[in-house]
Parts: sequence; C-alpha cells; structure tokens
Amino acid sequence: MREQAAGFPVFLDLSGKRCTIVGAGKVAARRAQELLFYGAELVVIAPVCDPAFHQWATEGRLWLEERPYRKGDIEGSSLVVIATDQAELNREVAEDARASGIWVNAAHQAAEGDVRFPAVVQRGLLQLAVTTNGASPKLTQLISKRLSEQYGACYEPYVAWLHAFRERVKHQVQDAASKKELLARVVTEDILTRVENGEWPKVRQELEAELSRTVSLDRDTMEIGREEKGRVERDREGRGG
Ligand SMILES: C[C@@]1(CC(=O)O)c2cc3[nH]c(cc4nc(cc5[nH]c(cc(n2)[C@H]1CCC(=O)O)[C@@](C)(CC(=O)O)[C@@H]5CCC(=O)O)C(CC(=O)O)=C4CCC(=O)O)c(CCC(=O)O)c3CC(=O)O
Ligand SMILES: NC(=O)C1=CN([C@@H]2O[C@H](COP(=O)(O)OP(=O)(O)OC[C@H]3O[C@@H](n4cnc5c(N)ncnc54)[C@H](O)[C@@H]3O)[C@@H](O)[C@H]2O)C=CC1
Repeated sequence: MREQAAGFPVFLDLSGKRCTIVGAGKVAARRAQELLFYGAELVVIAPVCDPAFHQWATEGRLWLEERPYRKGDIEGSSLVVIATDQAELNREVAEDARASGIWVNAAHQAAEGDVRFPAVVQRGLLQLAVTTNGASPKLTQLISKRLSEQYGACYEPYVAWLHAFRERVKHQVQDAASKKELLARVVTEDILTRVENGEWPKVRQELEAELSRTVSLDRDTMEIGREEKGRVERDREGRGG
C-alpha cells in the first residue's frame, strides 16, 4: 500500500456551497465554525448535539437535523465532513460520499478522507495554511502558532492596501516593465520589517507620496472595499486577532 500522499493545496470559495457535517460533537463544532466563517451553507446531522449547534441553528446560521444519519442525506453537498465517534458509520458515510463524487473530510482518520483541514493563520487577505496530512496535528498546531507570531495583525491593512494598489496599477499602467517595477517597489524586505515594527501608517504615507506621481492614488479608492472590510471584521471576531 502506498503511504498517505501529501495533498494538493487549494483555497476553496465555499460561499453558497452546501456542506454537510455528520456528527455534532466537539470536533464537529470546530469544523462547523471554520465552514461558517468561510460562508458555506451548512447542514449538520447527529442524534446528540453540542450546545453550540443549537445556538447556531436558532440564529439561522445552519440547518440542524437531530437524528441519526440516513443514506441520501449528503446528496447535493459539495463537501462532507465526517465527525462521529462510530467507526463503522464513519466508513459508511465515506463510501456513500465517494459513490456520489462528493469530497470527504474524515476527522477520525486522515487517510479515509480526501480533504484535510489545515491550521490557518488569517490576516485579512493573507492566509497561511499548515498541514502535516495527518502525520502530527500537534506539530501543525505548533508551527501555526509560530507563524501567527511572525505574521501578526499588522499585515492586514498592508495586504489590503497592496490589493487596492495592484488593482489601480493594473488599470492605469499599460507598460509591462513599469507595472512590474511598481508592484515590486511596494513589497521589499525593508517594508516588511517596518510593517512588522508597526510602522505601516508611516510607510503608507511615504509610499503614496512617492508613487502618486505615477499612479493616481486618491484616498477613497485606496481604502479597503466594503466586502474586504466585512471579512476583516469577521476575522477579528472569529479568530481574536
Ligand atoms: C487528519 C486531520 C483531520 C482532517 O483531515 O481534517 C486530523 C486528524 C486527527 N487529529 C487528531 C488529534 C488532534 N488534533 C489536534 C488539532 C488539530 N487537528 C487538526 C487537523 C487534523 N486533524 C487533520 C490533519 C492535520 C495535520 O496533520 O496537519 C487541526 C490542524 C485543525 C482542526 O482540527 O480544526 C487542529 C489544530 C489547529 C489549531 O489548533 O490551530 C490535536 C491537538 C490538540 O487538540 O491539542 C490533537 C491531539 C494530539 C495529536 O493526536 O496529535 C486525531 C487523533 C484522534 C484520536 O486520538 O481519537 C486525528 C485522527 C487521525 O489520527 O487521523
Ligand atoms: N480531527 C481532529 O482534530 C480530531 C479528531 N478526533 C476524532 O473525531 C471524531 C469525533 O470526536 P468528538 O467530536 O470528540 O466526538 P463526540 O463524542 O463529542 O461526538 C460524536 C458525535 O457523533 C454523533 N453520532 C453518533 N452516532 C451517529 C449517527 N448514527 N449519525 C450521526 N451522528 C452520529 C453523536 O451524536 C455526536 O454528535 C472521533 O472519531 C475522534 O477520533 C478526535 C480528536 C481530534
């Protein structure tokens, strides 16, 4: 048998996608929080539910079915998360999902699923995701903690600004070489060090003064857009920073 393969990393847009979690214990609650954060349309099926699920269901954030799993429950889902404590059932759900061509995450055994959940450091548009593909979730946790210290909340406004700046450059600058030069000017080792030292507001002023001769950088359109702002606020709520 071949060893557990490392996965192909992707970042999925889950908004409006139906995801189903079978099981509603502690692990399921962690999975649910993640999936809700990323905008999934969530269905949860389990006879016994962690109190958090009742609250989310009351708030209309997910659909809760308080009963055992039945065949057919997962039809129409893009992703199925298996998080029950019943080994036989876990296998059955995985088989059902496979037969229907649905992606599976198996909380009980990495190799039984085809999607692994990483640990994520979320800094607005910057995401750092870590996994060991089941080798050691504890190592994943430790590395993720280190990354969250190195790449702090100071990155959020910087990356949001980079996004707005890049959009402006793409629209206003035609010459490919100038475009590349401008985009490289705002991402340097020196800038990163200063951002990490909390100097982003000052760096931003300096960059805008320097670059406004080439690109029109009016303040309104350089502010982060409403959608991104919403996401950043959710980040703060969901992840404490
Ligand atoms: C395969 C995977 C599921 C998947 O595919 O999604 C999986 C599987 C299992 N985890 C187990 C145990 C633990 N998991 C954690 C923590 C996390 N586990 C997470 C992901 C994953 N865990 C996926 C692979 C990720 C990878 O390898 O990188 C994280 C990253 C994300 C999250 O869960 O939200 C989150 C850290 C996030 C953070 O804190 O930031 C801790 C630490 C702790 O709780 O202190 C322990 C106890 C210590 C230990 O066992 O190492 C067990 C044994 C269960 C049993 O004994 O019954 C299994 C089953 C198996 O062995 O496969
Ligand atoms: N990925 C990870 O980080 C970790 C994974 N695990 C694994 O995750 C699994 C779940 O662990 P916990 O959440 O702690 O368990 P738990 O005991 O808190 O919850 C089990 C859930 O399964 C549900 N369930 C039982 N029979 C069912 C049925 N017929 N249909 C639908 N749901 C049913 C229960 O109602 C309950 O909601 C275990 O297999 C465990 O080995 C455990 C720790 C960490």
